[in-house]
Amino acid sequence: MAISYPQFIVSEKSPMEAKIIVPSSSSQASPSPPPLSSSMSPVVLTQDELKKIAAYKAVEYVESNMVIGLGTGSTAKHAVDRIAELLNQGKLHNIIGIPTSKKTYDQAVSLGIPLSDLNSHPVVDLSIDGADEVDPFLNLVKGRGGSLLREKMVESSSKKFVVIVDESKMVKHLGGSGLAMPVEVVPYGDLAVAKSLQALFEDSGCVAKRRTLDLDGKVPFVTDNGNHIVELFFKKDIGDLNTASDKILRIPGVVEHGMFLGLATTVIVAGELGVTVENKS
Ligand SMILES: O=C(CO)[C@H](O)[C@H](O)COP(=O)(O)O
Repeated sequence: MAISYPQFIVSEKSPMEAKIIVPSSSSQASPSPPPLSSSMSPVVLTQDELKKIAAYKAVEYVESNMVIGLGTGSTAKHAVDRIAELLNQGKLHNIIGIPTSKKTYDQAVSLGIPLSDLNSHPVVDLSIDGADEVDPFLNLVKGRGGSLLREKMVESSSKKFVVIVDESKMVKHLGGSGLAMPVEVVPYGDLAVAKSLQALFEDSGCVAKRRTLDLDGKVPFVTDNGNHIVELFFKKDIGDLNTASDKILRIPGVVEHGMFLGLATTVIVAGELGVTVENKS
C-alpha cells in the first residue's frame, strides 16, 4: 500500500558534517513518494516509514545488469521489495541478487528476483543493507537480526555498500546505544567463549550473554550457519575499534563479530526532517 511522505531535501554530506536537513515544499523528493499536500502540515512518520524512505533512496543506486547484495532486516526488506517492483515495471533489467540470509532468500524468491551466490559471483556491484548502529565515521554495528556473517561476507565483497537507517541508529561511538553488539560463535563451548569475551572488555563494563529464544535462556538462537550468537553489552566506550576487532577474532570459537569497520561507502539516514546521504571520505 502506498504511504504518504512529506517532501524531503536530500543532502550529500561527508561523514563529519551536520545532519539536520530542513524540509522544503519545493525540494526534489528522494524516494518516489506522492507529493505533500499543499497545506504542508507536519506529518509524523513512523520508524518503519523512515526505513522505507531510506530504502527507496538506496534503490536509486541500482542499475540494470548489476549484481546486488540483498541485506537482511526490516529496513533492507523495503529495498528488496522496491527492487522487485522496479523489475516488474521493466525499469530494471538483468539484476542478480545475492541474499545475505535465508529470510531474504525466501523474500526474494517469493518476489521473483533472480538469485545467485558468492561462489558464482565473488564480486558484487552494490549491496544495500540496514544497520543497528552507525558512528560518525560510518562504522557500523550489524547483526541484531543474527545474519552478520553472511552480511559481512557479501558486503565486504561489494564495490559499493549502501547502508540504510532511520535516524535512531546514529550513535557517537559503537556500542553507544547500550544495545547488543553480536558475535557469532561456534556452538561448542559457547558459554566459555562468552566468558572470554566479557573478560576481554572488563574495563568497558562488558556483560556477555548468549542470545536465546526462551525466557529461561536455555534455547540458543541458531544462525543460518548453524552457529550461536553472544551479545556484548558495554557500559563504556570500547576504545580503538580495530584493536577491539582483532582481540575478538583471536578468541578460538569466535566466527565473526558485528562491527563493520570501514565497509560502508554510503549511509542514507532518514529522519523527521529529511534524508541525509553521507559518503565515505
Ligand atoms: O544486521 C542486521 C541483520 O543481521 C540488520 O541489518 C540490522 O539488525 C538492522 O535491522 P532493521 O533494519 O530491522 O532495524
